[in-house]
Amino acid sequence: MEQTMELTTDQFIRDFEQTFNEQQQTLLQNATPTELFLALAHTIRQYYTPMWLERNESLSARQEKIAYYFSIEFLPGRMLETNLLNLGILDTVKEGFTQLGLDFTAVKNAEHDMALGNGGLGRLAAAFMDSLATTGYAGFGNGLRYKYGLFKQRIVDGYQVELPDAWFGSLGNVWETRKDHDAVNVRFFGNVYMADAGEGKLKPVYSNAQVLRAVPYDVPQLGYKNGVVNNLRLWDVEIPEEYELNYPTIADRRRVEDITAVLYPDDSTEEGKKLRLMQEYFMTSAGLQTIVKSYLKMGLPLEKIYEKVSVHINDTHPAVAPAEFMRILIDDYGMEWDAAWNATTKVMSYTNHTILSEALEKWSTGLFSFVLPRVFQIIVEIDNRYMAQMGAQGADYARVENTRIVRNGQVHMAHLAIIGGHSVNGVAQIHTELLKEDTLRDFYALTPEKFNNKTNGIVQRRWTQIAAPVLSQTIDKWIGFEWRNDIHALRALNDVVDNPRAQNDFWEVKQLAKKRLADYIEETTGVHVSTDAIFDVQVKRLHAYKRQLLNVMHIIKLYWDIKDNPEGDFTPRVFIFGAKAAPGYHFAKSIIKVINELANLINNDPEIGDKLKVVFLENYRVSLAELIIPAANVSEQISLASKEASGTSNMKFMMTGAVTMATLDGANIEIRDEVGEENIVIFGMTKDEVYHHYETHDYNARYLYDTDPVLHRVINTFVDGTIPRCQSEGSEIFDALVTYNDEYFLLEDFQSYVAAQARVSALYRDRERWMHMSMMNIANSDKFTSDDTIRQYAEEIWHLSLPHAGRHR
Ligand SMILES: CCc1ccc([C@H](C)CC(=O)N[C@@H]2O[C@H](CO)[C@@H](O)[C@H](O)[C@H]2O)cc1
Repeated sequence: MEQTMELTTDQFIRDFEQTFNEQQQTLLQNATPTELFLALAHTIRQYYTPMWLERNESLSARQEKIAYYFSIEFLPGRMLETNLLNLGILDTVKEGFTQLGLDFTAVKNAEHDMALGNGGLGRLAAAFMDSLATTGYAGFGNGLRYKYGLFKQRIVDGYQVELPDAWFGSLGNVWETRKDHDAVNVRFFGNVYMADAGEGKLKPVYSNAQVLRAVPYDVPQLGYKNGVVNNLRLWDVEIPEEYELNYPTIADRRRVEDITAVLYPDDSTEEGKKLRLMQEYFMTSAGLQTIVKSYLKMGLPLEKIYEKVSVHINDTHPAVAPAEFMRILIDDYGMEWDAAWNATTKVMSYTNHTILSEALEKWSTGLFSFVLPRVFQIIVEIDNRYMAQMGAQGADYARVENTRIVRNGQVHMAHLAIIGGHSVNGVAQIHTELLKEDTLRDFYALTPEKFNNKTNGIVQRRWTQIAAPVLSQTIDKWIGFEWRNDIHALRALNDVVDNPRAQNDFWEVKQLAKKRLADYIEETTGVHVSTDAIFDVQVKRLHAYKRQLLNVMHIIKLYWDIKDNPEGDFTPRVFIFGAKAAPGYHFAKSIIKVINELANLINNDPEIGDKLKVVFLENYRVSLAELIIPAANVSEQISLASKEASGTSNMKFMMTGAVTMATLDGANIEIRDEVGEENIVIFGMTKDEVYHHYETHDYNARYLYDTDPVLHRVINTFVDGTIPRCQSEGSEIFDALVTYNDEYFLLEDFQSYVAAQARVSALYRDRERWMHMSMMNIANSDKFTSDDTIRQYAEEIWHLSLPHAGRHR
């Protein structure tokens, strides 16, 4: 049942003015957008707080099973408009601001992105929070309250420069509520030995451990027009009063605060740093302790906790959870090992988000046992019992050896998450198949029943109703409003994809979005781009496997084509990049430098003119994605087949009418399945062709470089001085591609990519054909709603009961 707030514009204005006056002793007209944002946020808090209280009441009254989504990253971006939309008062508030003569857009832009994540994994976690509340399931988030989110990127002289993301500095988090009563202690370091606890039981005795206080801050997750409010709990660290003598100096206190100070900015390579391990354990232990405490308030037996609690491990970062849960059940509540293990494996489940080996965390046993002595003891016990049990079952010894948790002086966190849980899922069909066939094949052979696929999704409300309001109104015009409540109603658009008036409407919508982006580009980079050109967009983290460099090689090819034949008939293109590189990822930062220097070369070359423009937009983040994605004609999803687990920007581009340039990788394959071969542009090797090279070791980049003159010229452009001011970066790239044999097979996919891009130019010149493709992508994007993805998690992994208040069925 739809449950939106009954709020008139007048009532809103009264509430807002009252809150504003309480907060700001100044006139509305003199207020800054930030001051107006603060007052608006606090007015909204007053609206959802009663719902939040009622929600927690009803969940505990009904003893509802709750799923806890443990993630070291949550990337919600801005929350103002989502909160207003989900309360069903966005238009009312916009109208109120108009009547007050206030600029709503300026206030919306005053909100700092909540950027407590690196990329796909963190954004997916935030999406799942929205979808859990919107589908009405009892699903809560558990993470860290970083003072500094993902660094702010500035491009200085073409180079990436990282600046602290002082998101707290300006306003703190207006949406959070400190929950002192749920604070718990978390222990690190020290020594532990097992002492006699009577009746043949042993208990751990700790000496000179460091005890810290974990204090939770809850951020509400509002459901879409259903009155549901779930929790996102973010943990912060403080010094427990009773231990303050151990931290006499400011420096001592700073060292403690460092635990939650900053998000580690790597999104594919484990740092292996002590502080990172402490972050992972801190959020996990605090989360599990409070989960057990609130469960025990139900007065139910701890052995049966799995009937009321699910804990989901989002990649390896919270994978210490099964061992920590065992420590709590055994050490803190005296449970027997087998009963505790039975509960643990039924409570825990794990998602893998990458097959890149460097991303699967493996902690040295030395560091792990130093930071977490008791938990390490328990992991060794889990490992020994696993070996014994598998041996007893007569399992293949080599497989068991390959899957054990502690191997060659390392603790394999993925192994702990798999052995310690009942479910392992990949995030797209091809990715899950690769986990079964390759990355986790020994686990699949031993416990096939644990493996399942859950293809990622996106929050359609954010990427249409909020990021693309004009597109949304045009969809309303052609198929009515139902799609806003049930995205599957969007498929009705299939009936008008060849309707000339409809095509024209959607063409105009895209042109408007392109104009909005072109203004931002001119404002922030000084580059003027024509909206008559194809907006060809690649926005995602900078990583070699995502092959931004292949995109650059095609641009260089086009550059030479124009230089060779300036009068030639070219379909004008604007190439738009947005990408942050992990600060320690030198090669990625070199690619950013080369993109910027190539942009300078091309954008200032009168011979090239408007035929070609290249733009690198700095500080790519969620709120910038909301501006860029609806303005794209072409979505670049060109990773080497098998490397991109799923991708989620690909789904956002599809839903807002871009045509995808894709390899058969990740969810691109499922996008092709939904939209049809003829409405997407596929190129490049398949996963099997890639793996064939791995098996045969027959890939020879230098041969391709020597035998393909076009490729030869393009690659030489990196080192022959054509692109000024990046000699060293150019030769680093040359070496990666030729000398070190091109790890991600760009050279073999080059000609296929060039041919595919030529197809795009031809298709774009046939407006009817192009708009058919564009509208087919919108009409058939409904599969990729995270509402459906989260329903699958809830029903097939967490076994949550069907929601009472949920409306979206
Ligand atoms: C230890 C450092 C580290 C940090 C983050 C990660 C993440 C798993 C990287 C990530 O964000 N993976 C992306 O997850 C998305 C959501 O499932 C997928 O859509 C992307 O394909 C995948 O690259 C790995 C390693």
